[in-house]
Amino acid sequence: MLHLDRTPSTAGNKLKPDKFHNHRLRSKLTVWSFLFLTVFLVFFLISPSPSATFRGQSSPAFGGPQWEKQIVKSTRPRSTSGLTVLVTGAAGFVGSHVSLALKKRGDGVLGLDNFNNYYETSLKKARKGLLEQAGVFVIDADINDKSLLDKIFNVVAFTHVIHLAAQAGVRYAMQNPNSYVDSNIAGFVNLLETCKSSDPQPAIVWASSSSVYGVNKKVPFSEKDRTDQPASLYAATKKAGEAIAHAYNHIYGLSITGLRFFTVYGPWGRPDMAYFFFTRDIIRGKRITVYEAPDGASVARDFTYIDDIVKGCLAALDTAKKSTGSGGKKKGPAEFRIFNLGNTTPVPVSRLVSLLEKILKVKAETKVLPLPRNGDVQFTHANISLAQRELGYMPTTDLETGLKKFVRWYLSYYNSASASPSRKKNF
Ligand SMILES: O=C(O)[C@H]1O[C@H](OP(=O)(O)OP(=O)(O)OC[C@H]2O[C@@H](n3ccc(=O)[nH]c3=O)[C@H](O)[C@@H]2O)[C@H](O)[C@@H](O)[C@H]1O
Repeated sequence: MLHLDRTPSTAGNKLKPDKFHNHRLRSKLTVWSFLFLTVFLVFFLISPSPSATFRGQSSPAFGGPQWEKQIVKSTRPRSTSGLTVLVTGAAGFVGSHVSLALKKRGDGVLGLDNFNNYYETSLKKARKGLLEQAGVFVIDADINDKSLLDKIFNVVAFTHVIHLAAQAGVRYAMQNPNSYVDSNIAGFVNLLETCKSSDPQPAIVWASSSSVYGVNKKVPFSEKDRTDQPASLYAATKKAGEAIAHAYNHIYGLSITGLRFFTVYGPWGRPDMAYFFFTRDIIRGKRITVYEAPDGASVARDFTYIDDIVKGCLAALDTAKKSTGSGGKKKGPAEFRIFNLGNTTPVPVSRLVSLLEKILKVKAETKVLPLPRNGDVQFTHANISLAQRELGYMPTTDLETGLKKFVRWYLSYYNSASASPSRKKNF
């Protein structure tokens, strides 16, 4: 544009002085207008629109009065004795089951989930559909979004938080280590920060993992056993979560209960887990890899059925004592608990495969490989006497019964047409 300031180069085309002056003025104005427009455009492009203030939200009503109304409605318990619960990871496997169970018995529930694509988001959306049918509002947002959490806690006085949002999966931690730090450590701290500052402070129940026992060889695993030898980054972030939880309990008087889940399976489960993709691959005639310990010993898991885990979660919420602090200040010591929620019957992976063959009536193509050193541990086995005593926790579903229920769901979910009325069936 600066060339406009220059005198024309063609001879005989000279401008009179006043005309020349006007021309210069116009040129300057054009330059300034251009600069102003550029600045305006840059500002407009980088500043978030009000509806996009919180990550993952596209709804224009997000954050508005209508949105708040939905939250209030979803979190209103049926009776005055009901709980008011925030469920993080509500569109996840355990989160969706827990949300539905709470809502069904009359508690007020608000769900939160970031719908990340670690596995098929269509499954998460289908779970969300079920929750909405039951009257549970699920916000599409991340636990790292502090302003969103603060806003929600300003709208609702939660009595409880059940924190189930996490980056799960033991082997994936080698591919994407930072996602474990973001969700399981940074996200957890973010949530605890909001909880500790809120008034009243909610009681918190959250998902730790059997993986914290790491390479522990003493069986069955008791809450008193060592947990300082994690075998994966996933396990290390869950162990870090337990230490962080203790610090927040100690400093701020938050009541916190950690639940160490043992390989949870069942309908609406996680497609990244072995029982789930073994089922898919056996049906498709695709070869599956079964791991074996170096000495030829079997690799085993204490597979725990989802309904048993849900009962454990609800019992943990119901028995949790109140937090003692408020608005970021501790007023006295608060409860800190950790429980194993397992099934107490480890089953070799080879047995898992033969059960699936029997239920599916299809012979599996298998390849046996040594257990890779990418986070897997050889076996897990829960001692649940503490949970039994304190929570009345008593698992009742054996692996064969639970797998039958899973396979029934799997076939109806994946065989149904995309319009999928069958996907709307209850859990
Ligand atoms: O309790 C937990 O804390 C964790 O449970 C779950 O981890 P795991 O118990 O490792 O489940 P999962 O991957 O289903 O492997 C099952 C078995 O199949 C074996 N396995 C696996 C894959 C394969 O290709 N072949 C195989 O033999 C494998 O060696 C293993 O023996 C959750 O994913 C995790 O998020 C966490 O919650």
